[in-house]
Amino acid sequence: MNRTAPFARMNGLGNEIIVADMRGRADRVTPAAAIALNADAATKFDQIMAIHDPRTAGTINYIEIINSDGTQAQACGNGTRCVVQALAAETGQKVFTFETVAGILNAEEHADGLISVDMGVPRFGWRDIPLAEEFRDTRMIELQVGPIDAPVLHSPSVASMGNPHAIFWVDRDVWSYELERFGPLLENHPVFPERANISIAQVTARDAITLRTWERGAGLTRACGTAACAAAVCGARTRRTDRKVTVTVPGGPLVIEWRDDDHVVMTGPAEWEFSGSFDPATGAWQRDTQDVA
Ligand SMILES: N[C@@H](CCC[C@H](N)C(=O)O)C(=O)O
Repeated sequence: MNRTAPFARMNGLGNEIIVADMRGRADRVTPAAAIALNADAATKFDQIMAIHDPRTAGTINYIEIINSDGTQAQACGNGTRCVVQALAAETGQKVFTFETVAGILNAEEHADGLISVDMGVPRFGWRDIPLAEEFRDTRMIELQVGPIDAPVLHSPSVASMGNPHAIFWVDRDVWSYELERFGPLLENHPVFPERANISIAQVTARDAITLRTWERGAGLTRACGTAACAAAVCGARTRRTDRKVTVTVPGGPLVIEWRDDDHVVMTGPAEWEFSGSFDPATGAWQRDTQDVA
């Protein structure tokens, strides 16, 4: 086994992703390697998508998702599009079935380069999200939040897209809220025993939501695909929006459709930036020479 593994630095609407090729290897990307890569300005990232050999028949690869603080995530929409683009460029294949810790993901690269991922079925039960105590109606829960003064930031819709999300509906421009100040407080609120991704969402039309997200384990990001899916399903569930919406995040628009079969399909772009190789144990890395200008 080589000491180093290839990687591609990519982004999905500005969500910074490292796609690590761990196929044919027995080791994993360590939390220490993730933290070291994130500490370097050139490789700073929101998630690592580690592509492993398949574990289950009928899937192409097992994908492990690692946040920039070294913790594991169950789902990552923007990162999945990056994996699809990387593998489509390598193999010419257009349709993919992956396995993640949260289940099976089906994805497809379209002729125009956009990528759709079936993000699975949302869950709304308090144990599924999970919440620390019983809430019968998760379309809106009341939180005891001491240090946050804005009343709208006390009563989110909550959902699981494989990972936990809280969506705070606001009437004003999402940029007028200090997400960087209250995001970490809400991420770690005791009602979320596994922490949560925290988003503020403004509905601007029946088919349009503007969204900003403080990601669990990664902080402020320019895009969060699973948060866009969570906002779409919570918007439809609370009758704020239709079942197909454009969710505009700081990095650009994602189209989210909550289909009649209950699956949520996310469509958007992915972009390659540069390639290199890295040591999955330590995070020491170097850029591929053909990429160097
Ligand atoms: N950027 C992602 C979500 C990544 C996982 C999240 N931080 C978590 O820990 O749940 C996306 O595009 O969905």
